[in-house]
Amino acid sequence: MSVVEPASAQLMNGTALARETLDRTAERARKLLAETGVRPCLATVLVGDDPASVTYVAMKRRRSAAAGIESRHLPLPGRTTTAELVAAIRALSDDPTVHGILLQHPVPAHIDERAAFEAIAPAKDVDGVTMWSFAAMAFGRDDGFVSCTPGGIMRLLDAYGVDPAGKRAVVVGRSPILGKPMGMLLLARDATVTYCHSRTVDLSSVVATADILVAAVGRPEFIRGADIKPGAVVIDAGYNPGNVGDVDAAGAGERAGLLTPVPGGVGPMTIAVLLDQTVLAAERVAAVAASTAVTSTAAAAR
Ligand SMILES: Nc1nc(=O)c2c([nH]1)NC[C@@H]1CN(c3ccc(C(=O)N[C@@H](CCC(=O)O)C(=O)O)cc3)C=[N+]21
Repeated sequence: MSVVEPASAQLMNGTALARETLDRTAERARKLLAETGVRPCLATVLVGDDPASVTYVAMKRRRSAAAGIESRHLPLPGRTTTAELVAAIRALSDDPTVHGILLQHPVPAHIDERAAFEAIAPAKDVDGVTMWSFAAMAFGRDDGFVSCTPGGIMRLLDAYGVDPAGKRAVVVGRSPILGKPMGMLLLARDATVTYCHSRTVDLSSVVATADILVAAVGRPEFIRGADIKPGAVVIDAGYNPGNVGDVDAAGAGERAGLLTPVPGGVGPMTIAVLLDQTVLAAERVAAVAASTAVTSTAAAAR
């Protein structure tokens, strides 16, 4: 009888990659400030006082400060109406000192979240939540902003040498800022993409076809290790209370080739992409200002 050693997945270190990414972001922020006097600024909007959201926003603001990005926080009461929230976000969209806007999801149920997201100017949508950004992702363009979690996952795949082209990618979940744009980014990189969701029949058999599996449903240990194709790349994008992912990590560890841990996988990369895109938004504004200055100088010289 032969003894088969259980294969053990290599963990994808999101904490380390996020640190490297944040270092480069901080360096660009420093350079932008030195060369143009512009300090990148991220506005964070939080409606209500959900403890998990309060923690996430605090984490984003801490990392901003460390990267030399100013953060301006707008806490709004839980009873804020859609109209009030839209007006507050429009004001940030119109404020030239703000380069990026993050509206923390979820907002209270009485608010039309889509209307609130659409009040974010596309040029400031560093969280990648607007319809404009979604379209840019779907067309594979690089002049928009990607949704932060899917964008962070693409960077993890790149860092570990995973080329999505021609691979079977299965995305479990179809939320507007996670599952759905995730599939778009994988499609733009030539993966063969399948979405699974609450109405999917025989989820296990679809999951078993995945060379790249992204779990983004928000249900603790929803994906069973036994369903995972041996050697697959497994990305656990679930955030559930208590730092438990959407994947049965022990089971997946025995079958996957590469696996993101929770914590320390996708989460830190989400924040790294948010801040990277905030500096990018500020760089784009500064570049436009510089080219306008050159043009007006040239016009004055004529
Ligand atoms: N408009 C919007 N954009 C978002 O990107 C967004 C959002 N709303 N709402 C909530 C989710 C959640 N999210 C996380 C970010 C980082 C970690 C993270 O860094 N987690 C650490 C663990 C942190 C801890 O120890 O608690 C880790 O995984 O290692 C987790 C979750 C962004 N989200």
